[in-house]
Amino acid sequence: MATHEFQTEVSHLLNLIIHSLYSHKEIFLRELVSNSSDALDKLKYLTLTDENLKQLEFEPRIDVRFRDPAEHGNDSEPATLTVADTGIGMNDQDLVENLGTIARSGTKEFLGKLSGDSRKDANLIGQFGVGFYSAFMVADKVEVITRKAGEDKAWKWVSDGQGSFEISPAERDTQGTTVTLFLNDEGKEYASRWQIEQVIKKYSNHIAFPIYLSYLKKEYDDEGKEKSTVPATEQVNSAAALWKRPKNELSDEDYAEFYKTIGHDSEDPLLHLHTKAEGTIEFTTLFFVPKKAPFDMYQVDYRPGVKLYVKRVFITDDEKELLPSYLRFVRGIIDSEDLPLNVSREILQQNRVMTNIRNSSVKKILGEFERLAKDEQEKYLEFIEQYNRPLKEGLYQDFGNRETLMELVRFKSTKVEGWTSLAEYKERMGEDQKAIYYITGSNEQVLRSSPLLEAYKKKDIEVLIMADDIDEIVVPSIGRYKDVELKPVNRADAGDDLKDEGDKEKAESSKDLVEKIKAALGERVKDVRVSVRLSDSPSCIVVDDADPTMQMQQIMKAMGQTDMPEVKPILEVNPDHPIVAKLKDLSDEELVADSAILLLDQALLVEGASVKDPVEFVQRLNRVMQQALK
Ligand SMILES: Nc1ncnc2c1ncn2[C@@H]1O[C@H](COP(=O)(O)OP(=O)(O)OP(=O)(O)O)[C@@H](O)[C@H]1O
Repeated sequence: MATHEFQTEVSHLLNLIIHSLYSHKEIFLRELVSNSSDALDKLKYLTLTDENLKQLEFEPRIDVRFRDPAEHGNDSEPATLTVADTGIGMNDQDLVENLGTIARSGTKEFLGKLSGDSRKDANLIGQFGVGFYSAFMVADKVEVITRKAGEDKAWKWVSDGQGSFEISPAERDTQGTTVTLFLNDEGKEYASRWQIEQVIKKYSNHIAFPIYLSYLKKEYDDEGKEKSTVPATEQVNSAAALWKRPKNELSDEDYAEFYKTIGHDSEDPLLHLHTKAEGTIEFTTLFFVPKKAPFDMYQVDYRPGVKLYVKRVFITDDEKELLPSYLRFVRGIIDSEDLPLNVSREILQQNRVMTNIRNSSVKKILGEFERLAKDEQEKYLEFIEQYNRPLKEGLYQDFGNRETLMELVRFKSTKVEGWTSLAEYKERMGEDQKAIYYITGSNEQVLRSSPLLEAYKKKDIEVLIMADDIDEIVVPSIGRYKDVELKPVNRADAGDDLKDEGDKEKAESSKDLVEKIKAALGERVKDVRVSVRLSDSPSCIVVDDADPTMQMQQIMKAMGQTDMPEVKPILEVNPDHPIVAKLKDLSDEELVADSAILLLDQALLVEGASVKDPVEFVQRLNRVMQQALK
C-alpha cells in the first residue's frame, strides 16, 4: 500500500467544495455518472479503433447501488452509495494523476480569484467544474476500485479527502471503475431508491448509456402486508443521445440539464442551438453559450468546449479546431455521420467533411446571435457584456464572416448610453458626415474627456469610444463599415474633416506662434500644428498617419517589443485658448519654452501617457507658477 499526498490545489479545492457547494450537494451523483459515461465513451472508441481491444467483451453500462443500514436492521454500518461502470478504467499511475491532482491549466489563478464569500465562490467553482472531488461533500470516505481495459491488475484508491490518499492492489473481474461513497450525515439521504432515481432523472437522463439502479423490492401478501424483499434492478434513464432526439420532444430544462453535464457549469446556459443537417453531408450539432464567459477564455491553453462524435461514438473533446478560436466560449456537440471513426487530428484538420461542418456551424451560430440581437435585445446585451471581445477577435480572424460580425459587435459612444452597433451609428450620421469616427485608449472615462473629442462634441458628431485593448488592432484592420470609412480621431488627418473656412485663416495668422512653439520643443515633437479639433483645451497630441498610436506602442511594448524606434507625437495647439494666445506676444524666451513644454506634457498626460521626467516637469511647473503668482 502506498500513501500519496494530494496536490496542494486539490486540498484547496476540496476544502472549497465542501464549504461552498453544500446547497447543491446532489450534483455529486451527476459528476460521478458523467465520469462513468466519459469512461464508457473512451472505451467504446478504443474497441472500434484499437487492435488490442477489438476483441474485448464490452457491455457498456453504469450501475448504481446503495446500502441503507436501516433496511438491513443494522445501523452500526455506514450508508453507502456505489457507482460502477464497465468503462476504460485506470491503472495505479492513472489514479495518481487523475485523482490526486488537477491537470487543468489556470487552476492556481482560478483559486486565487476566490473571495471567501461562499455564495460567490459557489458560482465560480460551478463554472470551474468540481468533478470527482464533489463526492467528499456527502462522504467521509471514498473508495475506488478500478481496472484498466487491456490490463490484468486492478487497484484500490481510498481517501477521506483530508490531504492524502492510499493506493493498493485489488481485485476486479472486468475492466471498469467502481466508486463507493461511505456517506456522511449530509449524504445519508442518498442511500435511497427514490432520491437516486430523482437525481439521475434530473441530471443524467440523457446519458447515452443505460444506468441501472439496484434496490430491494418489497413484496406484499394478499392483504397488502409486506411479505419479503427481493433484489431488483431497473434502468432509470432514457439512454438516448439527447442531441439525436427531435427538438419538439425536448424542453428548455432538458437542454439546460444536458448543458450542465457537458458544460462544466452550474448555471443554465444563455442560449442553446440544436440543428440537424441532412443532404450531402449529414450531421447534428447542439451548441450552448454559457451565461458567464468561461474562466479560462483568455488563456492560451483554454479548454475547448465542443465534443466531436461520429455516429454517436465519442471521438474527442480536446480539439481546438472544431470551431474557430474566437468562438471558443461555445459549448456543445458535433455528431457527424460521415467522418471515419478512426479520424486523427491531422485528418480532422484537412478533412473536407470537417471543414464543411465547421463552416456551417459557424454560420448557424452567428445566425443565432443575429436573431438574438434582433428579437431579444436584452438577452443580447447580456451576451455582449460577456462576449463582445471574442467577437471582435472574429473580425480579425474570420474574413469570410466579417460582414456578419460587424453587425454583431457593439461599441460605447459619445451619443448613446450603453452599447451601440455600427448600423445604428450609420443611421444617426449627419448628411455631411464623412466617416465613422472612433477614439481608442485603455480607459473609457479618460477617453470620454479627451480634448480630441472637443470639436466633435461642438459639431455634434458622434464618436465611438473604444477602450478594449484589442480595438487598437482590430478596428484599423476593418477599414470601412459598408461604404463608410472608420477613422480614428487621434490621427493627424482626421482633423481635416472638421475644417471649415475660418480654420485656414486661423492657421495663417498663427504661423509665427507655431514656429515659436516648435523651436521651443525641438526634438520632442514631430511637428506642431494649429488644431481644428480643440475648443476648451489648449493642446492635444495626435500621431502621424503612418505611425503607430500611443496605445499601439504600449501594446507592442507589453508584447516584449523593446527595440521600437521612438515615435514622436504631433502637438496641436488651440490659438483661441487664452494660454496659447498669450504666448503669441510673449518675449520671455525661458517662459515660452516652459509653457510650450507644459502644453506638450499636459496633452500627453490626458492621453494616459506619463511625462518623461517627472522631476523636470515639476520644476517647470513651479517656475511657471512663480511667474503667475508674482
Ligand atoms: N469512472 C471513471 N473511469 C475512468 N476514469 C475516471 C473515472 N472517474 C474519473 N476518472 C478520471 O479522473 C479524472 C478526473 O476526474 P474529475 O471528475 O475530477 O475531472 P474531469 O471529469 O476531468 O473534469 P470535470 O471536473 O470538469 O468534470 C478524469 O478526467 C478521468 O481521467
